[in-house]
Parts: sequence; C-alpha cells; structure tokens
Amino acid sequence: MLTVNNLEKVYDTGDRALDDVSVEVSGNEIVSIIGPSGAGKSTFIRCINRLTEPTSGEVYLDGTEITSLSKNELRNTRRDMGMIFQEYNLVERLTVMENVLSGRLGYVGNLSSIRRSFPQKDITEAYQILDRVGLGGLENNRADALSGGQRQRVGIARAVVQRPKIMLADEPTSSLDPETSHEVMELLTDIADERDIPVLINIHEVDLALEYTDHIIGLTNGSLSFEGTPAELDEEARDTIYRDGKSRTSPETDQPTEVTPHEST
Ligand SMILES: Nc1ncnc2c1ncn2[C@@H]1O[C@H](COP(=O)(O)OP(=O)(O)OP(=O)(O)O)[C@@H](O)[C@H]1O
Repeated sequence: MLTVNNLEKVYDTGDRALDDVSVEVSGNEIVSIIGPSGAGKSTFIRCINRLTEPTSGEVYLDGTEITSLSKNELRNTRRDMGMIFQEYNLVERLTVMENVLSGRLGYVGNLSSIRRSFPQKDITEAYQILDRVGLGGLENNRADALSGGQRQRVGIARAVVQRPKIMLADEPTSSLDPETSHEVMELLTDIADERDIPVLINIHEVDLALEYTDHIIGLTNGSLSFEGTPAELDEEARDTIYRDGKSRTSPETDQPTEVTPHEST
C-alpha cells in the first residue's frame, strides 16, 4: 500500500510543483496520473522514490516512511520501487541482459556490483523475465540495437527483476508510437496483475489512461483536481483538470499539442 500525505514540492526556482497532494494506492491497482503540461505529474512520481526530494509531506510504502529515510536507508528501500522512464535510461553499450541485471545491483555487495557479477538465481530469473516481456533470444543484443518498444520492455524487465513492491512509470509511452504504446500498457497491467503490485503511471494520453487503468488521479497546477475511476472521468471532470488551458493533451482529442522537454531535478 502506498500512502501519500500532504505532499508539497517547491523547486529552488520558487516553482510550486506540488501543493498538498494526498492519495492512497493499494493492491494491484493501475493508477494513472493525468493533467496538463507542468501540472506536476512527473514531480509527483519522482517524489515517491525521492529522485526529487519533496519539500514537505509524507510518503509511506507498506508502512515504511520513505520521506524520513536517511540516504543509506533510502538506497535499500529504492529496491522496492521499480522505476520505468520515458527515455528508458538504459546503458546503450551494454547488452539487454546486462541492463536487466542492473536492476539487481542494489542487492549484491559492493565488489560484486563493481564486477557486475550476479548470483545464478538472478541470471535465471532475468532470463525468465526477458521471456515474459517478449525479448527471449535478445539477451546478448546491445541496447543501442533495439527499437523503442524493445528498449521499454528492457526497462520494464529491469524494474521487475528488482522484485519491487510498486512500479513507478514516468511517461512510459511518450516516446512510442500508438501501437507500441498499447503493447507497453498491456504489459504493465498484466505484470501488475501477475506480481500483485500496484503501478503508478504518469501518462499524457487520456485514452490510454481510460483503457488500461483502474484509478485516475488528475493534477492541475500541482494540486489534486480529480480522483476517481475511468467511468467518473466525465466531460466536467476533464474540464476541471485541463481548465487552465496549458494542456499539451487536448481533452477532446487526446492528441499531443505541444511538447516540453523534461527537466531534471
Ligand atoms: N528541476 C526543476 N527546477 C525547477 N522547476 C521545475 C523543475 N522540474 C519541474 N519544474 C517545474 O515544476 C512544475 C511541474 O513540472 P513537472 O515536470 O512535474 O510537470 P508535468 O506535469 O510532469 O509536466 P509535463 O507533462 O510537461 O512533463 C513546472 O512548473 C515545471 O516547470
């Protein structure tokens, strides 16, 4: 269970990206975070595993308060949170298998980590997961030889091999064509079901959120502007979420209208 209480993020620039956001996510729910460009979706996802440090508020994962952990404690607890990125974050010159096994780096000792040597059971599991995500046989291919959809599958496999308690996906489909986006969403939802873990997805495409997720969170100017099921996301709710007109996803067409590059923390 993920519990977020009164999360607030004010960047050094003074930008208030999150303002008093509280949500709960449980079971194997697929939760999408939607909202206009700059609404704080990415900041929200990244504050959960503290890739971005929240300014105030609390995040609990299965009773552990993530927000109060020391850096060392956080390193261990991050193993419980698989992260999937828009631009995949693979090491391009490494093989598919090496990239997937990097999801186990947090579990091996320092020396093994430097040597990148992993227990046989991790390697066996990585093969199984690669098969599961449809990349069986490509273990020795270099990441830079893969298509976008294949890269995202490696990113998903790397997150799954961590045996996480939750998966966080920051715009996992934004760099993919529509057909591949559907495949990736289907894979994420199937894995959540099989592993019995929740998945939190920052997603621009409202049609994908409606089709694949159980629970929708709308953010507008850093505040929670909607929370409900896909059926509850009616025209009025969409207007509320996208009311400030900054949307890069038009609620009528669900088509991207403007692209803002991602800023790092
Ligand atoms: N590193 C940063 N430094 C300062 N301000 C930032 C930083 N990252 C994000 N912001 C600001 O915080 C607000 C929320 O940004 P965030 O990227 O979380 O929104 P988003 O909803 O994910 O947007 P998009 O859909 O365009 O990716 C924006 O006003 C943005 O300019």
